Amino acid sequence: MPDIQSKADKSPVTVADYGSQVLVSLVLNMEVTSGSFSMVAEEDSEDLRKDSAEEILEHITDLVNETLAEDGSYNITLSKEGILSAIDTGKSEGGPSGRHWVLDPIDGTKGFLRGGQYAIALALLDEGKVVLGVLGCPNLPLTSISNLNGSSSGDQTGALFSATIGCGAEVESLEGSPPQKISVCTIDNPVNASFFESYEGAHTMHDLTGSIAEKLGVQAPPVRIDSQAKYGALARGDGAIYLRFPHKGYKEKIWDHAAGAIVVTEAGGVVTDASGNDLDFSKGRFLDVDTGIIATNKQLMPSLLKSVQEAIKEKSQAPSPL
Ligand SMILES: Nc1ncnc2c1ncn2[C@@H]1O[C@H](COP(=O)(O)OS(=O)(=O)O)[C@@H](OP(=O)(O)O)[C@H]1O
Ligand SMILES: [Mg+2]
Ligand SMILES: [Mg+2]
Ligand SMILES: [Mg+2]
Repeated sequence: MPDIQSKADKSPVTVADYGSQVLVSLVLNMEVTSGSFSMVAEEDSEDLRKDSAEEILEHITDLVNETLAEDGSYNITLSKEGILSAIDTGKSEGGPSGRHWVLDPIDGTKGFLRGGQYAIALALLDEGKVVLGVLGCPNLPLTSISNLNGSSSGDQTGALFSATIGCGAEVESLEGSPPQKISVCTIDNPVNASFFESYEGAHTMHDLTGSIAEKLGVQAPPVRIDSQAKYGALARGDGAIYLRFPHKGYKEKIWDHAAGAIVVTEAGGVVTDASGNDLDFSKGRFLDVDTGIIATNKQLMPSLLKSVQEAIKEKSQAPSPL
């Protein structure tokens, strides 16, 4: 079954990524009736329109229609062409004016395939600013990441984070438990801090983040998990710092950060690039960041920025390996 495919950039895409993009865009399109509808989403239909993709397209169509029928809220059935055009509602370029939904239908596809962390990440941009964010994390413990490997903890699995600009951030279960307000930790001494980073070494420079942590005096080993679940876990104080330093030449996409960033800032945290600049979501599908992305609480940010800049300078001065 060709349920997993490889995209032009060699990253994986699955029937679940496409199916999620169809369902979220379909429902948003039906529910958001005021104004014109614009969505910036990760996936597009190009590969699915090839003859070789007939089987996977059929499978996505069946899965989406089964899901719609099981849920029962909408009395619709999609054809294959309907599936392709629903995926392509995510083709907007975004930008500084108007409203744009931003969707990563499965963030952390590699984590999803490994049975690790992944997130369905949705945000709303209004005049270039993120005003709303939702992060669904089906494999994340509801209360704390410290319960990740403990089936005896009694913690439920699945957490839904949400944030609205100026109104704070919340978490609830995927079944809809009463939302609880969340806030970032209050740690002000890096010795007591732990940090999150990508699971995949190909997605972030683990050597650089190790040297940043050492300069800061962080004692705990890195907590490596996939996807924007890192932002959710940081926002409720499971850890104090998130470091993300992609390898040279990688361009960050807005759907990998928009929802997570507002969940963290509304929980009282700060998200910037390695120079301390706020992330600018108004530039289209990509983020124009200097070197990397860091997130922490307000107390730790000044010393974190200092360590980041020192570590980057040292790395740039080190002789390159032969
Ligand atoms: N080379 C490279 N460098 C940096 N980032 C990359 C790279 N390739 C992919 N991506 C993007 O990383 C997204 C998931 O990364 P995460 O750090 O959240 O998770 S992971 O632990 O690395 O899997 C992942 O999101 P999804 O494609 O939605 O899974 C990608 O957008
Ligand atoms: Mg992807
Ligand atoms: Mg992603
Ligand atoms: Mg994705």
